[in-house]
Amino acid sequence: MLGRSILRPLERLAGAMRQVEKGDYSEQSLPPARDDEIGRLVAHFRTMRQSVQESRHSLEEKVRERTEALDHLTKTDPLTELLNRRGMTERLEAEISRAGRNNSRFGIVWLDLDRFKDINDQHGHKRGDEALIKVSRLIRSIIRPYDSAARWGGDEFLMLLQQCDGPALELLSERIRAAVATSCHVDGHDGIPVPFSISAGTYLYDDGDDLETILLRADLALYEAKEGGRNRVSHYRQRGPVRLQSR
Ligand SMILES: Nc1nc2c(ncn2[C@@H]2O[C@H](COP(=O)(O)OP(=O)(O)OP(=O)(O)O)[C@@H](O)[C@H]2O)c(=O)[nH]1
Repeated sequence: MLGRSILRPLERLAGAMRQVEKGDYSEQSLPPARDDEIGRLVAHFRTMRQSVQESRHSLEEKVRERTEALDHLTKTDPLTELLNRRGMTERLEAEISRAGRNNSRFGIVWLDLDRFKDINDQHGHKRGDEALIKVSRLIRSIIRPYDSAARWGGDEFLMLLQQCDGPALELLSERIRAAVATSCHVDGHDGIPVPFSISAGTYLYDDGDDLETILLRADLALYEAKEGGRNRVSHYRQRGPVRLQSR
C-alpha cells in the first residue's frame, strides 16, 4: 500500500529529475495527477522543469547571437565595415573549393590607392581615412550583391567576383577605376577638392589554383599597374606575361 501510493510515485519523480539533469525535457512518465502532497510535488516539478527549459533555451539563443556578433567582428574592418583580411581569406578559400567542385570561375581585383601617403602627409590622417571610406562605399555600390569586398590592409582592397569571366572582370575593375578617378576626392586646404586615384591588378581563377597563386598573380598585376603609371588596371594573363591595359 505504502509502496504503491508513495514510494513508487516518488521513484518515478526521481527518475524524471535525473532526466532533466541530463538535459532531457521530454514528457517523462510522471505519476498521474492527484489531489494530495505527492500530486502537488509533481505539479511543482512540471512548472520547474518548464521554467528551466525556457531559461536554458533563452541562454542558448543569447550565446548563439553573441557568438555570431563576435564572429562578424573578427572578420570585419572597423573603418570601412568591409570584410577584413581574415574574412576575405575565408571567402576565398570557400570559393576556391567551390570552383574546383563546380568547374566555375571567379575573378580577383586587387586595388591600391595611388600615392596615399601624400594624402595623409599633406591633408592629415583623418582625410586619409575619409578617402578609404569613400573608396569602400564606391566599391560596394559597384560590385554585385553576391560579390565580396575587403580592406586587405592599409590602402589596399580586394574584391572577389563570383561567376566571372575575363570581359566581366575587365569591365568591373575598369568601372571602379574610372569612378574613383572622376568622383572621389578629399577636402584639401581651404576646402579645395583634391582628387585621387587607384591602381588595380586583376586575376581570373584557373583550374587548380591555390590561394597563394591567386594572390601572387593579382599582386603582380597590381605592381604592373603601378609601374605603368598608376590610375590604371592591369590584368594578369594565364600562360603569358602581364599585359597592361591603358586608360
Ligand atoms: N589614413 C590612414 N592611412 C593609413 C591607414 N593604414 C595605412 N595607412 C597609410 O597608407 C600609406 C600607404 O602608402 P604606401 O602603400 O606606402 O604607398 P602610396 O603612398 O599609396 O604609394 P603607391 O601605392 O606606390 O601609389 C602609408 O602612409 C600608411 O601610413 C589607415 O588606416 N588610415
